[in-house]
Amino acid sequence: MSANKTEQYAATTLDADRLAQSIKRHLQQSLGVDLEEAGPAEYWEALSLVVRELGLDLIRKTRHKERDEKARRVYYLSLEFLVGRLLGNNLHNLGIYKQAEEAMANLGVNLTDVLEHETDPALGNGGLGRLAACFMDSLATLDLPAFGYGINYRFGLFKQDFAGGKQVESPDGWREESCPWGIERPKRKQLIKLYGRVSERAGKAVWEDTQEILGMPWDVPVTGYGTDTVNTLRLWESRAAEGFDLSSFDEGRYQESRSGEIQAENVSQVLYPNDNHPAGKELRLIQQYFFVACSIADLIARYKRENGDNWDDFAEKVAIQLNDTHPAIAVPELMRILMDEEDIVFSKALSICREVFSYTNHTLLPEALEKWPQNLITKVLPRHMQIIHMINYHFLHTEVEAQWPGDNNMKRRLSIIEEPERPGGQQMVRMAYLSVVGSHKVNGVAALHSGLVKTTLFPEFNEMWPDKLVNVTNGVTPRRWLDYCNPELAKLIDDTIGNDGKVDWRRNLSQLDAINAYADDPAFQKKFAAIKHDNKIRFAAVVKELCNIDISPDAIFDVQIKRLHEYKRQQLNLLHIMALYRRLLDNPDLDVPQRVFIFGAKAAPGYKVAKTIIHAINRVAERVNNDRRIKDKLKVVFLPNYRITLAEKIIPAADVSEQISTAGFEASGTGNMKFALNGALTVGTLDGANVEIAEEVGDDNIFIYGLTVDEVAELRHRGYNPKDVYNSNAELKAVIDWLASGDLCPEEPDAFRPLVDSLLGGDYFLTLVDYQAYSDAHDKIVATWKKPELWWKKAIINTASMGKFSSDRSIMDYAKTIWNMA
Ligand SMILES: [N-]=[N+]=N[C@]1([C@H](N)O)O[C@H](CO)[C@@H](O)[C@H](O)[C@H]1O
Repeated sequence: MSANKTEQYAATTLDADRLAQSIKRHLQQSLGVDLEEAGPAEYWEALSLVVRELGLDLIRKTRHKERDEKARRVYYLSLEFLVGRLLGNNLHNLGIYKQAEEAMANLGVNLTDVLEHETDPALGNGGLGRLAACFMDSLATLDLPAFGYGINYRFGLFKQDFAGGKQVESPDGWREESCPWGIERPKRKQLIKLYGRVSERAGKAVWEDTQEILGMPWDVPVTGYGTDTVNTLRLWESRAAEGFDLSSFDEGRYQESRSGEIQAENVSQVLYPNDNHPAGKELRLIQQYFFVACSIADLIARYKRENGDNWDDFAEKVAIQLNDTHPAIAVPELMRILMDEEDIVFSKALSICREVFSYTNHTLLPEALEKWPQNLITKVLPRHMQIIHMINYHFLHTEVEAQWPGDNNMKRRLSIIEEPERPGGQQMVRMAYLSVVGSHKVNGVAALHSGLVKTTLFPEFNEMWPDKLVNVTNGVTPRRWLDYCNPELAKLIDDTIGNDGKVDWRRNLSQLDAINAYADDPAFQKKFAAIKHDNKIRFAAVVKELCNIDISPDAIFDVQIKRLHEYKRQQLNLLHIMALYRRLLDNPDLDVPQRVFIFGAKAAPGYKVAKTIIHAINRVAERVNNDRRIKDKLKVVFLPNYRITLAEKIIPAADVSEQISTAGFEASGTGNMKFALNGALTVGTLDGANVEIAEEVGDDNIFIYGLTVDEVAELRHRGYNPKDVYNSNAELKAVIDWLASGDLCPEEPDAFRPLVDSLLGGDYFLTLVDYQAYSDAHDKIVATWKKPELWWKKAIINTASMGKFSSDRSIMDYAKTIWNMA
């Protein structure tokens, strides 16, 4: 259904007048609002309903086409989809943004104000969740038949505010008021079972005495760019299977009458706020099983509707991607259905699973790899625990035995069931191992990371199945992360390389390469710089509004926006800022350009050191921003409640992109790609996708510093005492002593002790040993900034070289190497 933009269904059926009519119709008939009393909120909802209508029309067309073609589909199972605001993006993708702008103007309303009214559906923590959203955009844009399956959390990722510089969390009731995007699909509701016990009857396992929960699907249209394909994001909401318990209500046991409902509703109530860190809670396991069971039942029902009851073609028609181990329970769930409900023997069932499933690993952090106590799985999912044992037995005594005959140590090491270290300890189920054993492909998310997955995380699996572990480097959608968030730059690119369908960089990002020819062109540099400056002026207004801090658009905007985690090393950025401030106090006339350091980061509520780092950054900001002696040469801004919508405002305004993680810890990063695409220069380590970004832009156009992965391993091997660095670097010692002194927080002198102790007590993330190289890299940045023609040449080359990092390329790699769909 790919069509060049002019022919798109929406654009051909909805001009500005008809759009205005539809908006008015929804205001009056769907929202019951008079035009006179309608405000931005109502106009947002009305226009969203118009676009949803369109989306649902196109979903039907898309599905009918797929059904008629008996299409093979990919199902993307993810506990997180960080979709961001939807209205603007959908108007863009459907090719009716201009028409909507005009329609709103005819109704006396400014579209930009209306779009500002949408709350972010914060249904994710960070990179993993946003990647899923970028992938859904690319799947539709590439006309690939696909469903996304997730949870319709009532409360998304917590809202962040600062009190006394400390993070304060509050619930994010993103759909409390209204949620025009999702449409409830009762016809497709699912009933899933929990707890109970397994008995055997006639040689068959029977899972009985279970509790039941109802899964209500909400469908969100996923538009593609420049095409009429609209895929579905199906988000499950939990409800009580048994309705309201009238009898106990009549007997006045009001609370009890709703207990079943409250319990069931809890399942999809809230997103667990941990990034790179599992929440070992029973409710989290139930969340994982709930959405998996609903999704597997739903896709099997679709398969049967379209292909009848034979399982022979199932693996032909269905590919299921596990976004990390969060949906890994899908492997025993499909095995259960195949064996217990479809009477398929174990070996056949396992081979069907392996053909269908593939798993993406997003982190090497040992503490992030999910392990569930065997007892807990046995309690919540008794039949699944039996099946996990069956899979493990087959794997160890057939496949591992074949590879390493008689090697019980190897069986112990590779067992999906981890034996307790000490007697009386718990047996744990390694969800990563279950995912690898149950899948035909396993991929990492950047070349360096995928290499480390093979050599450090799953070396034996790699030896057993040399073709199973592959790489698919992450990507980002250029629609939201350039075309939509940086329209001036998008226009400059159109004016420079064209946008006539033959040239269509929004759908073929490698065409940006043509911009390289203008890297040294003074006129183009001037336009490119002017756009960056405009974006900085716009963003400075946001900073003023949100933080009441005045920042100059002529300063270097140096940005670090990502979750707060010690391996991402916001603490290194902070130590350097404290040193810069002291240099300026020593010499206010230091010949350095104005610099604004901008942070955005949420810390998991239970992550103490991370919260300490946030507090420290805010205290330093307060001190620096109010110190007249340094003549505004330095400003520090910590934006509260960092989320997708803020990223869309910050990234086009950034000059420097901080990607400074300890080498070997950031699996990929995706913010790094967005910044470079928008003409920011990266300061970073050779970690994750930074390595591939450096390959694409060239070593002259990026500021790489610090230990490499091998040097980190070598240092650990040799032994590292952070005090040696502390005692040998006066500037660094001074700022750490300052942190420890309590001067920045007199009412709580030991407030930063946890941070100081982690730095001097072990410094596991090597912040001190990389400090000097990082500081030197920043000196190079300043030197480059002082030569604008050099700076803009590098910036333009960065934008021009980001073709590889389109999520379209990532999805085509998945389709070719994993899903057999291209
Ligand atoms: N979980 N997890 N992993 C991450 C991110 N934190 O969400 O996945 C992202 C998406 O693959 C990666 O870019 C990032 O490096 C990695 O840490």
